[in-house]
Amino acid sequence: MDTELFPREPAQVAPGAAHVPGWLDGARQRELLTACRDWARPPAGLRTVRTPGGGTMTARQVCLGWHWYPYAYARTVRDGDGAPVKPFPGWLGELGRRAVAETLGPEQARAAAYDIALINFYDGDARMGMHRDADELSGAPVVSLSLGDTCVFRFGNTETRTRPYTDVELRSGDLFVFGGPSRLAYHGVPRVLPGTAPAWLGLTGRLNVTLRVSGFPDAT
Ligand SMILES: O=C(O)CCC(=O)C(=O)O
Ligand SMILES: [Fe+2]
Repeated sequence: MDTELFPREPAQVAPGAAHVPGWLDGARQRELLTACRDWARPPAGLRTVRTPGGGTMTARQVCLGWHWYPYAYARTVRDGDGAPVKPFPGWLGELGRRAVAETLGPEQARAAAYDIALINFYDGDARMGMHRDADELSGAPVVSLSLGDTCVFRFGNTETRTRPYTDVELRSGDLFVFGGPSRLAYHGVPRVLPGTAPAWLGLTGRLNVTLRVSGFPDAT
């Protein structure tokens, strides 16, 4: 697998934005994939997201903790089968906090009580337009974990959907964290590279798990 001439190194892509290649080892990737397959099952399973303009997102999605739909959160799948959103597991929150501690430092990790996961499934033609993750009240860093096919992840700036941006290849097991001055940066997935998933993982396509802190009062 690691047959590249130049090994991929951890990189700071922008202030507060870090890419760590191969952060999840093979065993952890398999575990996360197994969990994603469970979460994708109905009720409150994988669904096609419709946007208010009448379009559909090409990546299909399932949420944990809080259900995201354009452009708000709810405790039930309001734009789908109406079922209660699946719970956000504690171990996933711990994984997120560890990701932040190792990239941005322990101070940033302390406040990061993750309670939302969005799991996106991309087949070969799926992509995601440039957007900001701006429906949360908390400014805690977003943690992104990738499984399966490699994609081009475009990480931009907080002002516009356009340049300047940096294109990063996210492969199976990679971690990307964006917080601090980059928390509201535009980002997207212009391309998935079909057939690039490691054969041992047994996944056709790409999965991305993003962890977020809602900052919502518990009673909502
Ligand atoms: O698939 C990715 O890498 C990004 C997903 C994303 O930006 C999101 O779910 O908001
Ligand atoms: Fe996003």
